[in-house]
Amino acid sequence: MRLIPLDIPSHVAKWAALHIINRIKAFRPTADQPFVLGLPTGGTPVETYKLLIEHYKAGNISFKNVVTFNMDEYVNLPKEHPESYYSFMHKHFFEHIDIPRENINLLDGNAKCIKTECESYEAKMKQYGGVHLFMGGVGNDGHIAFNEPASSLASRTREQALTEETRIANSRFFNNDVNQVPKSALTVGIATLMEAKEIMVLATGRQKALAVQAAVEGNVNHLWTISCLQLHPNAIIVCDEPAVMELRVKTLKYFQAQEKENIQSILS
Ligand SMILES: N[C@@H]1[C@@H](O)[C@H](O)[C@@H](COP(=O)(O)O)O[C@@H]1O
Repeated sequence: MRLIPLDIPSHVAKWAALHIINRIKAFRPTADQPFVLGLPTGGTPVETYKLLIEHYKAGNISFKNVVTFNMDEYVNLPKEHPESYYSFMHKHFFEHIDIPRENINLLDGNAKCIKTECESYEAKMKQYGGVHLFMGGVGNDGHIAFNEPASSLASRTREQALTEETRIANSRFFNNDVNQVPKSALTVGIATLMEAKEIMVLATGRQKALAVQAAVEGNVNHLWTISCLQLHPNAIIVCDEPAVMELRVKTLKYFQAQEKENIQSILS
């Protein structure tokens, strides 16, 4: 695992956006062989999306041959609702770039048959040969996508009940009214995520510090599903300073030394 210890959220966004751009460019995607990018919602990645849009507008990157799969979607929230992940992704990213509409994949939380919806989502990912890079965030309780505590580490795409803690955390997007937050969501599973060739998780703010500690220093444990990253051959966690506050000094110093040159070159 790599941990990129940065100072502030704008540096996290810059590092993440450049990493995505570099990966897409190195892959040289074509219509027949697109780059497959997994994407999250939430407050954390918004700045990264803004930078990706800026780079697209500046002519530095094209998303024409990129296929996306989002991590999750609320169940029974109309697609047009401003807080559906469908609306979020179009508003913050897809509307502003040159990605063909047919390359965008989002789970349908209103599907008639949830089982079929989840199975076909997984099948479509496989058809493309899997996800090249999955970007993610992390919940305060250490969930990745909507893999809440005690989700099986072998889980696949499915419906997952949301915990009270997650619904309270997400109520900030629903007029601070927890009753408006859906009770469940469709989410890719841990096993689905683990099949991506690379996973990059962004964590900013003090409220993510325990999750980062669990991910980096804890044991692999289904109560902190983010800890699955320890079993992945290419996992990166990109953090700001408050998010690494619970790490041991020795751990932090190790990653600071490891990433010093890379950070200097990216941020300069
Ligand atoms: N399902 C999403 C997660 O994918 C996201 O990582 C998490 C953190 O969101 P934020 O970035 O707003 O803290 O929120 C939700 O629960």
